[in-house]
Amino acid sequence: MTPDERHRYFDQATRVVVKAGSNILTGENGLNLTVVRSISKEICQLMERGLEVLFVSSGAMACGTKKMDMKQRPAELPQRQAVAAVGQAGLILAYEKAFAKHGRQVAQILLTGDDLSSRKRYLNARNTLYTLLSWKVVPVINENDTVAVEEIKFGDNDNLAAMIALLMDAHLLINLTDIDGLFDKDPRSHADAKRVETVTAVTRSLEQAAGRMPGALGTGGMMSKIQAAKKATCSGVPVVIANGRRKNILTDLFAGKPVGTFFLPTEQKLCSRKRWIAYSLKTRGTLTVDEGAAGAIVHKGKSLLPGGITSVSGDFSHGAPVDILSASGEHLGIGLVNYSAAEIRAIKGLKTGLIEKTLGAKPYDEVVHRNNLVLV
Ligand SMILES: Nc1ncnc2c1ncn2[C@@H]1O[C@H](COP(=O)(O)OP(=O)(O)O)[C@@H](O)[C@H]1O
Ligand SMILES: N[C@@H](CCC(=O)OP(=O)(O)O)C(=O)O
Repeated sequence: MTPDERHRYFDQATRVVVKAGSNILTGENGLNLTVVRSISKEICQLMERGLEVLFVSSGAMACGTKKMDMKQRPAELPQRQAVAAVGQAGLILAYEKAFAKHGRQVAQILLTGDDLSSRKRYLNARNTLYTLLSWKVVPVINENDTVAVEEIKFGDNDNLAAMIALLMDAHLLINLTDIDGLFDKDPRSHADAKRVETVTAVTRSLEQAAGRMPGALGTGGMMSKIQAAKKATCSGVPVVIANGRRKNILTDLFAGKPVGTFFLPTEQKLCSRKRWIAYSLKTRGTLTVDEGAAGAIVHKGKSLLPGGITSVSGDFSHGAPVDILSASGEHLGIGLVNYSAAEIRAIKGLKTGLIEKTLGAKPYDEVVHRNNLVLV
Protein backbone atom coordinates (compact mmCIF):
# COMPACT_ATOMS: atom_id res chain seq x y z
CA MET A 1 0.00 0.00 0.00
CA THR A 2 1.42 3.39 -0.95
CA PRO A 3 1.31 6.33 1.49
CA ASP A 4 -1.27 7.96 -0.80
CA GLU A 5 -3.51 4.93 -0.71
CA ARG A 6 -3.32 4.87 3.07
CA HIS A 7 -4.02 8.61 3.28
CA ARG A 8 -7.10 8.14 1.11
CA TYR A 9 -8.74 5.94 3.77
CA PHE A 10 -8.38 8.78 6.28
CA ASP A 11 -9.46 11.43 3.79
CA GLN A 12 -12.61 9.57 2.86
CA ALA A 13 -13.64 8.63 6.41
CA THR A 14 -16.50 10.69 7.78
CA ARG A 15 -17.54 8.44 10.67
CA VAL A 16 -14.81 6.99 12.87
CA VAL A 17 -14.53 4.98 16.06
CA VAL A 18 -11.65 5.96 18.35
CA LYS A 19 -10.75 3.59 21.19
CA ALA A 20 -8.42 4.46 24.07
CA GLY A 21 -7.02 1.71 26.33
CA SER A 22 -6.46 1.68 30.09
CA ASN A 23 -2.67 1.84 29.91
CA ILE A 24 -2.61 5.29 28.32
CA LEU A 25 -5.50 6.63 30.39
CA THR A 26 -4.03 5.76 33.76
CA GLY A 27 -1.43 7.77 35.60
CA GLU A 28 0.24 7.61 39.01
CA ASN A 29 -2.73 9.12 40.79
CA GLY A 30 -5.64 7.73 38.86
CA LEU A 31 -6.62 9.03 35.46
CA ASN A 32 -3.88 10.49 33.28
CA LEU A 33 -5.54 13.83 32.69
CA THR A 34 -2.93 14.91 30.16
CA VAL A 35 -3.95 12.05 27.88
CA VAL A 36 -7.68 12.54 28.62
CA ARG A 37 -7.35 16.19 27.60
CA SER A 38 -5.21 15.63 24.53
CA ILE A 39 -7.45 12.91 23.10
CA SER A 40 -10.58 14.94 23.86
CA LYS A 41 -9.06 17.97 22.14
CA GLU A 42 -8.08 15.97 19.08
CA ILE A 43 -11.53 14.38 18.83
CA CYS A 44 -13.06 17.88 18.93
CA GLN A 45 -10.68 18.96 16.15
CA LEU A 46 -11.87 16.06 14.01
CA MET A 47 -15.47 17.06 14.73
CA GLU A 48 -14.69 20.61 13.66
CA ARG A 49 -13.66 19.15 10.32
CA GLY A 50 -17.09 17.55 10.03
CA LEU A 51 -16.26 14.03 11.19
CA GLU A 52 -18.59 12.00 13.37
CA VAL A 53 -16.67 10.35 16.22
CA LEU A 54 -17.73 7.49 18.46
CA PHE A 55 -15.35 7.22 21.39
CA VAL A 56 -14.77 3.94 23.22
CA SER A 57 -12.87 4.58 26.43
CA SER A 58 -11.48 2.02 28.87
CA GLY A 59 -10.07 3.14 32.17
CA ALA A 60 -12.98 2.70 34.61
CA MET A 61 -11.40 -0.22 36.42
CA ALA A 62 -7.93 1.29 36.43
CA CYS A 63 -9.31 4.62 37.66
CA GLY A 64 -11.51 2.95 40.33
CA THR A 65 -8.62 0.84 41.61
CA LYS A 66 -6.58 3.96 42.30
CA LYS A 67 -9.56 5.81 43.78
CA MET A 68 -10.19 2.97 46.22
CA ASP A 69 -6.51 2.93 47.16
CA MET A 70 -6.07 -0.63 45.98
CA LYS A 71 -2.66 -1.78 44.75
CA GLN A 72 -4.14 -3.90 41.99
CA ARG A 73 -7.50 -4.88 40.54
CA PRO A 74 -9.39 -7.08 42.99
CA ALA A 75 -9.57 -10.72 41.98
CA GLU A 76 -13.25 -11.32 42.83
CA LEU A 77 -15.92 -10.41 40.32
CA PRO A 78 -18.31 -8.38 42.58
CA GLN A 79 -15.38 -6.29 43.79
CA ARG A 80 -14.06 -5.76 40.28
CA GLN A 81 -17.51 -4.67 39.19
CA ALA A 82 -17.83 -2.30 42.16
CA VAL A 83 -14.40 -0.83 41.41
CA ALA A 84 -15.43 -0.23 37.79
CA ALA A 85 -18.59 1.55 39.00
CA VAL A 86 -16.49 3.90 41.14
CA GLY A 87 -14.05 4.49 38.29
CA GLN A 88 -16.67 5.02 35.59
CA ALA A 89 -18.04 8.02 37.48
CA GLY A 90 -14.57 9.61 37.58
CA LEU A 91 -13.96 8.75 33.95
CA ILE A 92 -17.10 10.38 32.58
CA LEU A 93 -16.63 13.44 34.80
CA ALA A 94 -13.11 13.90 33.42
CA TYR A 95 -14.42 13.68 29.85
CA GLU A 96 -17.27 16.07 30.58
CA LYS A 97 -14.75 18.66 31.73
CA ALA A 98 -12.25 18.00 28.94
CA PHE A 99 -14.83 18.15 26.13
CA ALA A 100 -16.63 21.17 27.67
CA LYS A 101 -13.40 23.17 27.15
CA HIS A 102 -14.07 22.80 23.42
CA GLY A 103 -17.81 23.40 23.70
CA ARG A 104 -18.80 19.75 23.33
CA GLN A 105 -21.16 17.61 25.40
CA VAL A 106 -20.57 13.94 26.11
CA ALA A 107 -23.00 11.06 26.65
CA GLN A 108 -22.27 7.93 28.65
CA ILE A 109 -23.08 4.66 26.89
CA LEU A 110 -22.54 1.42 28.81
CA LEU A 111 -23.17 -1.81 26.91
CA THR A 112 -22.86 -5.57 27.39
CA GLY A 113 -22.58 -8.23 24.70
CA ASP A 114 -26.17 -9.16 25.46
CA ASP A 115 -27.32 -5.71 24.34
CA LEU A 116 -26.06 -6.33 20.82
CA SER A 117 -27.18 -9.97 20.54
CA SER A 118 -30.81 -8.98 21.08
CA ARG A 119 -32.08 -7.45 17.84
CA LYS A 120 -34.35 -5.01 19.67
CA ARG A 121 -31.64 -3.67 21.96
CA TYR A 122 -29.18 -3.64 19.06
CA LEU A 123 -31.51 -1.29 17.19
CA ASN A 124 -32.12 0.81 20.31
CA ALA A 125 -28.39 1.26 20.84
CA ARG A 126 -27.96 2.19 17.20
CA ASN A 127 -30.80 4.71 17.21
CA THR A 128 -29.47 6.37 20.35
CA LEU A 129 -25.97 6.60 18.92
CA TYR A 130 -27.27 8.02 15.62
CA THR A 131 -29.26 10.64 17.54
CA LEU A 132 -26.21 11.63 19.59
CA LEU A 133 -24.12 11.97 16.43
CA SER A 134 -26.79 14.15 14.83
CA TRP A 135 -26.70 16.36 17.95
CA LYS A 136 -22.89 16.50 17.71
CA VAL A 137 -22.64 15.03 21.20
CA VAL A 138 -19.69 12.68 21.79
CA PRO A 139 -20.77 9.17 22.83
CA VAL A 140 -18.26 7.88 25.40
CA ILE A 141 -18.74 4.13 25.31
CA ASN A 142 -17.53 1.45 27.71
CA GLU A 143 -18.52 -2.08 28.64
CA ASN A 144 -21.11 -2.10 31.40
CA ASP A 145 -18.70 -3.82 33.79
CA THR A 146 -21.15 -3.60 36.69
CA VAL A 147 -23.48 -6.20 35.18
CA ALA A 148 -21.28 -7.94 32.61
CA VAL A 149 -20.49 -11.49 33.67
CA GLU A 150 -18.48 -13.89 31.50
CA GLU A 151 -21.44 -15.10 29.41
CA ILE A 152 -22.48 -11.64 28.27
CA LYS A 153 -19.12 -9.89 28.12
CA PHE A 154 -17.58 -8.41 24.98
CA GLY A 155 -14.42 -9.54 26.73
CA ASP A 156 -12.49 -6.36 26.18
CA ASN A 157 -12.96 -2.93 24.73
CA ASP A 158 -11.03 -3.75 21.57
CA ASN A 159 -13.86 -6.08 20.59
CA LEU A 160 -16.48 -3.62 21.83
CA ALA A 161 -14.92 -0.94 19.60
CA ALA A 162 -15.04 -3.29 16.60
CA MET A 163 -18.69 -4.08 17.34
CA ILE A 164 -19.49 -0.36 17.53
CA ALA A 165 -17.73 0.19 14.19
CA LEU A 166 -19.93 -2.49 12.61
CA LEU A 167 -23.10 -1.40 14.38
CA MET A 168 -22.63 2.17 13.16
CA ASP A 169 -21.15 1.46 9.71
CA ALA A 170 -18.02 3.42 10.60
CA HIS A 171 -15.39 4.06 7.95
CA LEU A 172 -12.40 3.62 10.22
CA LEU A 173 -11.48 2.23 13.64
CA ILE A 174 -8.53 3.83 15.45
CA ASN A 175 -7.24 1.83 18.40
CA LEU A 176 -5.04 3.94 20.67
CA THR A 177 -2.78 2.00 22.99
CA ASP A 178 0.59 2.41 24.75
CA ILE A 179 2.77 1.11 21.95
CA ASP A 180 3.54 2.32 18.41
CA GLY A 181 1.49 -0.41 16.72
CA LEU A 182 1.64 -4.14 16.18
CA PHE A 183 5.15 -5.61 16.37
CA ASP A 184 6.19 -8.83 14.67
CA LYS A 185 6.95 -10.30 18.12
CA ASP A 186 6.02 -9.35 21.66
CA PRO A 187 8.44 -6.43 22.19
CA ARG A 188 8.59 -7.04 25.94
CA SER A 189 10.38 -10.33 25.43
CA HIS A 190 12.07 -9.67 22.04
CA ALA A 191 14.44 -6.71 21.79
CA ASP A 192 14.61 -7.12 17.98
CA ALA A 193 10.81 -6.85 17.48
CA LYS A 194 9.87 -4.56 14.59
CA ARG A 195 6.72 -2.55 13.98
CA VAL A 196 4.48 -3.88 11.22
CA GLU A 197 3.42 -1.00 8.98
CA THR A 198 0.60 -2.63 7.06
CA VAL A 199 -1.42 -5.78 7.53
CA THR A 200 -3.21 -6.99 4.41
CA ALA A 201 -4.86 -9.99 6.08
CA VAL A 202 -5.06 -11.21 9.65
CA THR A 203 -3.49 -14.64 9.29
CA ARG A 204 -2.96 -17.30 11.92
CA SER A 205 0.77 -16.59 12.11
CA LEU A 206 0.02 -12.93 12.77
CA GLU A 207 -2.37 -13.93 15.53
CA GLN A 208 0.39 -16.07 17.02
CA ALA A 209 2.88 -13.18 16.96
CA ALA A 210 0.63 -11.13 19.18
CA GLY A 211 1.07 -11.58 22.89
CA ARG A 212 -2.00 -12.37 24.95
CA MET A 213 -0.53 -10.77 28.03
CA PRO A 214 -1.77 -7.21 28.41
CA GLY A 215 0.27 -4.35 29.83
CA ALA A 216 0.03 -3.56 33.55
CA LEU A 217 -3.50 -2.19 33.32
CA GLY A 218 -4.92 -3.46 30.03
CA THR A 219 -7.10 -6.45 29.17
CA GLY A 220 -6.42 -8.86 26.34
CA GLY A 221 -3.07 -7.47 25.14
CA MET A 222 -2.25 -7.25 21.44
CA MET A 223 -4.15 -10.47 20.79
CA SER A 224 -7.54 -8.90 21.46
CA LYS A 225 -6.60 -5.93 19.24
CA ILE A 226 -5.83 -8.29 16.38
CA GLN A 227 -9.06 -10.22 16.88
CA ALA A 228 -10.95 -6.95 16.88
CA ALA A 229 -9.06 -5.80 13.76
CA LYS A 230 -10.07 -9.04 12.06
CA LYS A 231 -13.74 -8.50 12.88
CA ALA A 232 -13.67 -4.97 11.55
CA THR A 233 -11.58 -5.57 8.42
CA CYS A 234 -13.62 -8.65 7.40
CA SER A 235 -16.63 -6.37 7.41
CA GLY A 236 -14.92 -3.70 5.32
CA VAL A 237 -13.72 -1.36 8.09
CA PRO A 238 -9.99 -0.49 8.05
CA VAL A 239 -8.23 -0.36 11.42
CA VAL A 240 -5.21 1.47 12.79
CA ILE A 241 -3.39 0.57 15.99
CA ALA A 242 -1.34 3.53 17.15
CA ASN A 243 0.28 5.06 20.20
CA GLY A 244 -2.21 7.23 22.09
CA ARG A 245 0.59 8.78 24.16
CA ARG A 246 2.13 10.33 21.07
CA LYS A 247 1.36 14.04 20.82
CA ASN A 248 -1.15 14.90 18.06
CA ILE A 249 -1.60 11.28 17.15
CA LEU A 250 -5.06 11.66 15.57
CA THR A 251 -4.03 14.79 13.68
CA ASP A 252 -0.92 13.04 12.37
CA LEU A 253 -2.89 9.97 11.27
CA PHE A 254 -5.37 12.10 9.35
CA ALA A 255 -2.49 14.12 7.86
CA GLY A 256 -1.17 10.90 6.34
CA LYS A 257 1.87 10.34 8.57
CA PRO A 258 2.95 6.69 8.42
CA VAL A 259 2.56 6.00 12.13
CA GLY A 260 0.99 2.94 13.74
CA THR A 261 -0.07 -0.28 12.02
CA PHE A 262 -2.69 -0.05 9.30
CA PHE A 263 -4.99 -3.05 8.69
CA LEU A 264 -6.52 -3.03 5.23
CA PRO A 265 -10.17 -4.05 4.86
CA THR A 266 -10.75 -7.33 3.05
CA GLU A 267 -12.12 -7.14 -0.48
CA GLN A 268 -14.95 -9.55 0.28
CA LYS A 269 -17.10 -8.29 3.11
CA LEU A 270 -19.26 -10.40 5.36
CA CYS A 271 -22.94 -9.57 4.86
CA SER A 272 -24.71 -8.15 7.91
CA ARG A 273 -26.44 -11.44 8.74
CA LYS A 274 -23.12 -13.31 8.79
CA ARG A 275 -21.55 -10.53 10.88
CA TRP A 276 -24.34 -10.94 13.37
CA ILE A 277 -23.80 -14.72 13.52
CA ALA A 278 -20.04 -14.40 13.85
CA TYR A 279 -19.71 -11.48 16.21
CA SER A 280 -22.90 -10.72 18.12
CA LEU A 281 -23.91 -14.17 19.30
CA LYS A 282 -22.40 -16.18 22.13
CA THR A 283 -21.85 -19.78 21.08
CA ARG A 284 -23.62 -22.49 23.07
CA GLY A 285 -21.54 -25.56 22.26
CA THR A 286 -19.12 -27.13 19.78
CA LEU A 287 -19.22 -29.57 16.90
CA THR A 288 -15.98 -31.35 16.02
CA VAL A 289 -15.72 -32.46 12.42
CA ASP A 290 -13.50 -34.94 10.57
CA GLU A 291 -10.97 -34.00 7.92
CA GLY A 292 -13.37 -34.55 5.02
CA ALA A 293 -16.03 -32.28 6.48
CA ALA A 294 -13.44 -29.63 7.39
CA GLY A 295 -12.21 -29.60 3.78
CA ALA A 296 -15.75 -29.45 2.43
CA ILE A 297 -16.81 -26.46 4.50
CA VAL A 298 -13.51 -24.54 4.36
CA HIS A 299 -12.45 -25.14 0.75
CA LYS A 300 -15.58 -26.16 -1.15
CA GLY A 301 -18.20 -23.86 0.32
CA LYS A 302 -20.39 -26.77 1.45
CA SER A 303 -22.88 -27.08 4.31
CA LEU A 304 -22.10 -29.30 7.31
CA LEU A 305 -23.81 -32.70 7.10
CA PRO A 306 -24.18 -35.14 10.01
CA GLY A 307 -21.77 -37.66 8.46
CA GLY A 308 -18.72 -35.44 9.08
CA ILE A 309 -19.45 -34.69 12.73
CA THR A 310 -17.43 -36.71 15.22
CA SER A 311 -18.42 -35.17 18.54
CA VAL A 312 -20.75 -32.67 20.14
CA SER A 313 -20.33 -30.69 23.34
CA GLY A 314 -22.83 -28.50 25.15
CA ASP A 315 -26.56 -28.60 25.53
CA PHE A 316 -28.31 -26.43 22.96
CA SER A 317 -31.53 -26.38 21.00
CA HIS A 318 -31.99 -25.91 17.25
CA GLY A 319 -31.17 -22.44 15.97
CA ALA A 320 -28.31 -22.08 18.50
CA PRO A 321 -24.90 -20.72 17.48
CA VAL A 322 -22.05 -23.24 17.89
CA ASP A 323 -18.31 -23.30 17.27
CA ILE A 324 -17.09 -25.72 14.64
CA LEU A 325 -13.72 -27.31 15.34
CA SER A 326 -11.40 -29.48 13.26
CA ALA A 327 -10.15 -32.86 14.53
CA SER A 328 -7.02 -31.10 15.86
CA GLY A 329 -9.13 -28.53 17.72
CA GLU A 330 -8.61 -25.66 15.27
CA HIS A 331 -11.50 -23.19 15.25
CA LEU A 332 -13.00 -23.31 11.75
CA GLY A 333 -16.12 -21.24 12.12
CA ILE A 334 -19.44 -20.49 13.76
CA GLY A 335 -22.80 -21.75 12.57
CA LEU A 336 -26.45 -21.88 13.51
CA VAL A 337 -27.60 -25.48 13.93
CA ASN A 338 -30.76 -27.01 12.46
CA TYR A 339 -30.85 -29.70 15.15
CA SER A 340 -30.50 -29.76 18.95
CA ALA A 341 -27.39 -31.11 20.68
CA ALA A 342 -29.24 -34.33 21.62
CA GLU A 343 -30.38 -34.85 18.02
CA ILE A 344 -26.88 -34.20 16.63
CA ARG A 345 -25.45 -36.72 19.12
CA ALA A 346 -27.89 -39.27 17.70
CA ILE A 347 -27.16 -38.58 14.01
CA LYS A 348 -23.43 -37.72 14.06
CA GLY A 349 -21.43 -39.88 11.69
CA LEU A 350 -24.57 -41.01 9.84
CA LYS A 351 -25.42 -40.59 6.17
CA THR A 352 -28.14 -38.00 5.52
CA GLY A 353 -30.50 -40.78 4.40
CA LEU A 354 -30.48 -42.19 7.95
CA ILE A 355 -31.61 -39.01 9.71
CA GLU A 356 -35.32 -39.74 9.36
CA LYS A 357 -34.94 -43.34 10.48
CA THR A 358 -33.00 -42.24 13.55
CA LEU A 359 -34.98 -39.18 14.61
CA GLY A 360 -38.40 -40.03 13.17
CA ALA A 361 -38.32 -36.95 10.92
CA LYS A 362 -35.86 -35.13 8.67
CA PRO A 363 -36.64 -31.40 8.58
CA TYR A 364 -33.18 -30.64 7.08
CA ASP A 365 -30.35 -32.49 5.32
CA GLU A 366 -27.74 -30.18 6.81
CA VAL A 367 -26.82 -29.80 10.45
CA VAL A 368 -25.50 -26.31 9.62
CA HIS A 369 -26.57 -24.79 6.32
CA ARG A 370 -23.96 -22.87 4.38
CA ASN A 371 -26.00 -19.66 4.66
CA ASN A 372 -25.82 -19.93 8.43
CA LEU A 373 -22.13 -20.73 8.56
CA VAL A 374 -19.31 -18.20 8.93
CA LEU A 375 -15.70 -19.32 8.56
CA VAL A 376 -13.17 -17.54 10.77
N1 LIG B 1 3.22 -8.28 19.01
C1 LIG B 1 2.98 -7.25 19.82
N2 LIG B 1 3.05 -5.98 19.35
C2 LIG B 1 2.80 -4.91 20.13
N3 LIG B 1 2.46 -5.02 21.44
C3 LIG B 1 2.37 -6.24 21.99
C4 LIG B 1 2.62 -7.42 21.20
N4 LIG B 1 2.42 -8.49 21.99
C5 LIG B 1 2.07 -8.01 23.20
N5 LIG B 1 2.03 -6.65 23.23
C6 LIG B 1 1.69 -5.84 24.41
O1 LIG B 1 0.33 -5.45 24.34
C7 LIG B 1 0.19 -4.25 25.12
C8 LIG B 1 -1.11 -3.53 24.75
O2 LIG B 1 -2.22 -4.29 25.15
P1 LIG B 1 -3.11 -3.85 26.43
O3 LIG B 1 -2.26 -3.81 27.65
O4 LIG B 1 -4.31 -4.73 26.47
O5 LIG B 1 -3.42 -2.34 26.04
P2 LIG B 1 -4.68 -1.39 26.17
O6 LIG B 1 -4.82 -1.02 27.60
O7 LIG B 1 -4.31 -0.23 25.30
O8 LIG B 1 -5.89 -2.11 25.62
C9 LIG B 1 1.43 -3.48 24.79
O9 LIG B 1 1.82 -2.63 25.85
C10 LIG B 1 2.49 -4.56 24.52
O10 LIG B 1 3.40 -4.68 25.58
N1 LIG C 1 -14.22 -1.86 30.76
C1 LIG C 1 -12.87 -1.85 31.33
C2 LIG C 1 -11.81 -1.92 30.25
C3 LIG C 1 -11.57 -3.28 29.74
C4 LIG C 1 -10.53 -3.28 28.61
O1 LIG C 1 -10.73 -3.87 27.57
O2 LIG C 1 -9.39 -2.56 28.85
P1 LIG C 1 -8.27 -2.22 27.74
O3 LIG C 1 -7.60 -3.49 27.33
O4 LIG C 1 -7.35 -1.33 28.46
O5 LIG C 1 -8.93 -1.54 26.62
C5 LIG C 1 -12.63 -0.56 32.10
O6 LIG C 1 -13.19 0.47 31.77
O7 LIG C 1 -11.82 -0.62 33.01
